[in-house]
Amino acid sequence: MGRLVVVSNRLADPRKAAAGGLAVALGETLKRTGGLWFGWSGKIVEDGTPGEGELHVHQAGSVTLAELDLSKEDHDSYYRGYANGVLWPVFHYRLDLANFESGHLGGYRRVNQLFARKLYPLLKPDDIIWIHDYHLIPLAAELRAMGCENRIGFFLHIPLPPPPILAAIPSHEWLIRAMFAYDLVGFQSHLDVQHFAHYVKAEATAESVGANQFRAFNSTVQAEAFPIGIDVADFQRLGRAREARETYETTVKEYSRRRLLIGVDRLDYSKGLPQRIRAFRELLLAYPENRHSATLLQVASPSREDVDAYNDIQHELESLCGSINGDFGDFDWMPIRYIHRTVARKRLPGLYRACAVALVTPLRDGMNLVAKEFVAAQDEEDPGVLVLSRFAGAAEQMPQALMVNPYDTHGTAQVIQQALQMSLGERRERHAALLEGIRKYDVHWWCREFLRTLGEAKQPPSATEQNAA
Ligand SMILES: O=P(O)(O)OC[C@H]1O[C@H](O[C@H]2O[C@H](CO)[C@@H](O)[C@H](O)[C@H]2O)[C@H](O)[C@@H](O)[C@@H]1O
Ligand SMILES: O=c1ccn([C@@H]2O[C@H](COP(=O)(O)OP(=O)(O)O)[C@@H](O)[C@H]2O)c(=O)[nH]1
Repeated sequence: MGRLVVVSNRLADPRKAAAGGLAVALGETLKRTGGLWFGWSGKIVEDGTPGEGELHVHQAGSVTLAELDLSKEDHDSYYRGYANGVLWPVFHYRLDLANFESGHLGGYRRVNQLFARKLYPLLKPDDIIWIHDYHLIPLAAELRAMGCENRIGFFLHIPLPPPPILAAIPSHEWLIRAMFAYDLVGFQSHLDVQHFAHYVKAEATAESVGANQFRAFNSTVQAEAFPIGIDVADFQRLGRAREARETYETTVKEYSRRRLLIGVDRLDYSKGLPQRIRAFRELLLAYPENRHSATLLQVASPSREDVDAYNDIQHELESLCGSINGDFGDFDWMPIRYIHRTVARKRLPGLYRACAVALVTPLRDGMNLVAKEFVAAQDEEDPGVLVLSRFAGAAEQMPQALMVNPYDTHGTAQVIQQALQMSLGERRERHAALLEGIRKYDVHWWCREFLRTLGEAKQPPSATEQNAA
């Protein structure tokens, strides 16, 4: 197999810990295979020229990092405006939060063209290119237009909504047409693949030309589900290290008289945080035996703070937590510990292990790696219980979790109560099945399966085929 070239908006030095599922998963993949990781450097040049950016190439162990600076204007329209102001809300089924009027599509296209221009000269003929996520959907089409004939795969880390929602995006035909420049398009769940199939048949009059293969715009693309996993062994190793053990011990000591529940999320409206907090309040109302005992530790890691909807959710959450602590809290017990910052990854296994229940209750989520990390961190002899939203991609793979509909406040409170009361035997049984699943379908399986399928996918379209399209 040729060299692996990974392209994503967010990249991180794979030798260091990163927050955010994509950076964590790709760092772990590339550390193993070596190769080139190309993406945004994280630097915004205040007075930079739109469509231009300096590229910094350096070695990080076995991985070459190629990091591109972006001008403020480009970053504003590509990342904040279009990727996170239009695509993120719509792909998470939130048309109400999408800002279609913003006119940021031009910046999105410009940055994708810039990525293609800077990446193309670094490519070798037998490189396998793997492009990630909604920021970079048109990148393969831009590379093909420059003559790139390498195999190119794309993986969408977020959900793909049903066709009527997708079709609300003014440029939806252009976006989906761009997906036909890939040889393989990967999704987190079978539901997402179904949505893709329905969309391309209805809106692009694509023909099915094989199992999960679609032909339109003079090109053929294969679409499959590759649910992303975690590196279970590595996460468990992290759990045995000093920082995690210290975190576990101090948490258990500090809360020795409490039953701990935990939530760890980026502060994002897709994560269902206000709904979760309301369900916790309902638990205290409907099952008063939990007062003075149940404590929810909610980590809300700051995210995309320059996008309006993210400020709104922060204020809503702060006011909800404050009112519950005010209404129910006492001198010796506060129901919610709200932590508005990123907790270092090395401390998370200890925190997860100290908790009886994890609340992973997004309104919509591509996968949710926290659900898998919580399971990996548990003591197999006395494991905690995972409460999981049916709307997380992880739900397809983790049926032994206690499933909830996060919109149903009372129903969620009932399930949390069930989790708090579950017998040791049932906890062990559910946990063992969950652990087996996340071990089998770990991040290495995800990477292997995607790259194997990409290697076997149809040959890339020739320049003539592309020009004819
Ligand atoms: O890069 P940011 O804007 O700071 O956001 C962090 C990442 O959030 C999203 O993560 C998704 O990927 C996870 C791994 O596949 C998945 O478990 C989760 O459900 C998704 O939300 C986003 O898709 C990434 O591009 C961001 O880097
Ligand atoms: O304070 C925090 C919050 C999150 N994370 C990590 O960020 C990732 C979040 O990934 P997930 O798939 O759950 O959601 P995303 O943020 O990518 O939407 C997980 O690996 C978490 O352990 C972290 O290290 N510290």
